[in-house]
Amino acid sequence: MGNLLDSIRSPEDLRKLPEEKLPELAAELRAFIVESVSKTGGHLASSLGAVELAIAIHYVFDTPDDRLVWDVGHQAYAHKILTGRREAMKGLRQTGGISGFPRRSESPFDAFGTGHSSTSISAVLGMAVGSYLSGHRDRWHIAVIGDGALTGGMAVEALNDAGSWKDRIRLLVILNDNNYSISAPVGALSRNLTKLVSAPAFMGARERSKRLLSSVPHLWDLAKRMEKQAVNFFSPPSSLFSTFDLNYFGPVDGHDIGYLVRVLRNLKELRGPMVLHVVTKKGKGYPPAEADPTAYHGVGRFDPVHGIAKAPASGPSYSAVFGRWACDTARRDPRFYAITPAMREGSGLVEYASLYPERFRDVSIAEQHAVTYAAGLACEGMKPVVAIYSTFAQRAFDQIEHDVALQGLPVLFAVDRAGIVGPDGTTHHGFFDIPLFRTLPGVTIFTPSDENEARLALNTAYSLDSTTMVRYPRGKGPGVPVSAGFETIPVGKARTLREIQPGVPAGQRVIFLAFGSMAWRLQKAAEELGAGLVDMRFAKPLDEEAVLKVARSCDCLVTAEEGALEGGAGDGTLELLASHGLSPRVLQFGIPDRWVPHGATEDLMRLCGLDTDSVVRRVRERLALP
Ligand SMILES: Cc1ncc(C[n+]2csc(CCOP(=O)(O)OP(=O)(O)O)c2C)c(N)n1
Ligand SMILES: CC(=O)[C@@H](O)[C@H](O)COP(=O)(O)O
Ligand SMILES: [Mg+2]
Repeated sequence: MGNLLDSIRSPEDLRKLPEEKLPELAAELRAFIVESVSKTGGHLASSLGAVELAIAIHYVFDTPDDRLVWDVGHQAYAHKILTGRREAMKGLRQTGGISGFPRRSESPFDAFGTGHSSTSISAVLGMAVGSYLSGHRDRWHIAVIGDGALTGGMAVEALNDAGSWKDRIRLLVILNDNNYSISAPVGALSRNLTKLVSAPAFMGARERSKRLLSSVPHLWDLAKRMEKQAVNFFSPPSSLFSTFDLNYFGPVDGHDIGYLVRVLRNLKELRGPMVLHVVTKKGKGYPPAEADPTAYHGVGRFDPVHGIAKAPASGPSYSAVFGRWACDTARRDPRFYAITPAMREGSGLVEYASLYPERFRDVSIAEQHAVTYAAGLACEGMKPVVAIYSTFAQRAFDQIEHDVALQGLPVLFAVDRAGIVGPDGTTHHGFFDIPLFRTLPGVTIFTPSDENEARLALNTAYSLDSTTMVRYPRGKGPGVPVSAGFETIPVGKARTLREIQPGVPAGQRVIFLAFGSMAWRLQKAAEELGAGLVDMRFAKPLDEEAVLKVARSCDCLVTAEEGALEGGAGDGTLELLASHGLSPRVLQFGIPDRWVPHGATEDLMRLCGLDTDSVVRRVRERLALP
């Protein structure tokens, strides 16, 4: 496969191809992406939709000197392949392989590292102003941003800033509009973009643009006419963008590569901040992905002939436990209200959303709004639950602090993906929620260990009249049966899972204080060491009585958490001991103070020293045992 693709080692090679060969190259790239992602897993549908865009941008612009930023970066596989990483795609998102997102450290063509949404316009604006100030005034700065990512507040803030730079900068925002976020898109922006590109308006615009291209000799003139045409005929987005003093062009067909190349060439002659609205199909060229873009947004390994298989029935993930609990609780309490910032599927809320559409809100990629919206609901007596990934909750720290916790509002945060997330890697690991949020007075942080503990934690958190967080990791736990009831647990109380085994000699008595998943992950280590094991259940408040008792009854107290060591629950435990004048021999396990890459979760556990062997070895070393 891939005669043309074989000849492309960099965009320099690409630029030597005659234009009429580009559709063939696009077809080869698509086939390669499907084949390659079927072996590694990854963000398939978005990348398939951006193949022509990636080719056209590198064909027309002088990358890497012209700067190109992919928003979120999950659609950039064609870009990776065209910029010398075709071979490396074998290791995409694998342990030791290349990242699933652009990385400055990975390639000079990756002008900016992404992963979290809606950053691209701010980044290219900063670059454009930097280029202007350093005298690189002809350099282009291009952000490719999806219709989903455009709903993020940062993107709108950046648009608002960009317009005032006028002709001093060369900034092109390419709106890659596939009418999808992960789920179907929501909100007024999306509705209006959809209206705009719906036939026959979009087709008419395309035909008119083509006629313009062939009949107008002067490029500037052409661009001006395109702009005028858009402004005249399609007021919704053009008025949005023109309100920000940005020139709007489009909409254009993002899979018509010849047309795309010509439009980009024309725009390249201009200056100033501008928006090109490109219409694409998520999953383009691979029928199963076109038919179900949500299912093919992020995939594991699959058979490209048959498409992704239904996962075999086994125990529920933590997200599924949350989803079940949401349905059960909403049935008995009309005040229950669930909110997701664009992560309905990943958060386990699909069934809930269909059962309780009036008490469900996908607010789009708007974590900050999600939190303050929940605060408002709580003010009116509703019981809002915000389902949010740990890494994305970081975006909304101020809203959680200022709008919810400070006012003591009863909002429950279901903090998913807390800990190692695996193949998404550095940008998506959920390591910082405990250090961030345990600083907030009055907030209760539950760290359930297994699936049933997650249910109990959710029941309990919901029963409290204060701000609560229940953090749990990606994927599945040990697979214990989950209660269907509404039992609660005592707040701030740990539970002992194992006592120190009789016969362990003095000097070797170890007790693990485990937070979250570490309570089941450390079972084996505890057995090997004859150690005691306590499931702490809460990162805040800590069970003071249990901690003090343990400190006085063992020779080495070990804390363990799937979260950052710096400022984490283990540090909290040490602070508590210090406040009582106690300084027992202590060992702490958690995520060390460095960036953890992508890879298989178990590999990353080992890398962070959280696997059984590493834990047992370090405890023995600490006790100076053979
Ligand atoms: C701050 C943040 N919130 C949520 C996400 C999860 N997320 C990744 S891609 C995506 C949808 C993006 O939609 P769009 O920009 O239209 O790109 P498409 O997937 O359609 O290509 C979401 C919600 C994220 N990466 N960052
Ligand atoms: C790109 C992005 O941010 C999401 O698609 C993310 O990869 C989803 O992660 P999960 O697979 O853990 O839901
Ligand atoms: Mg989209």
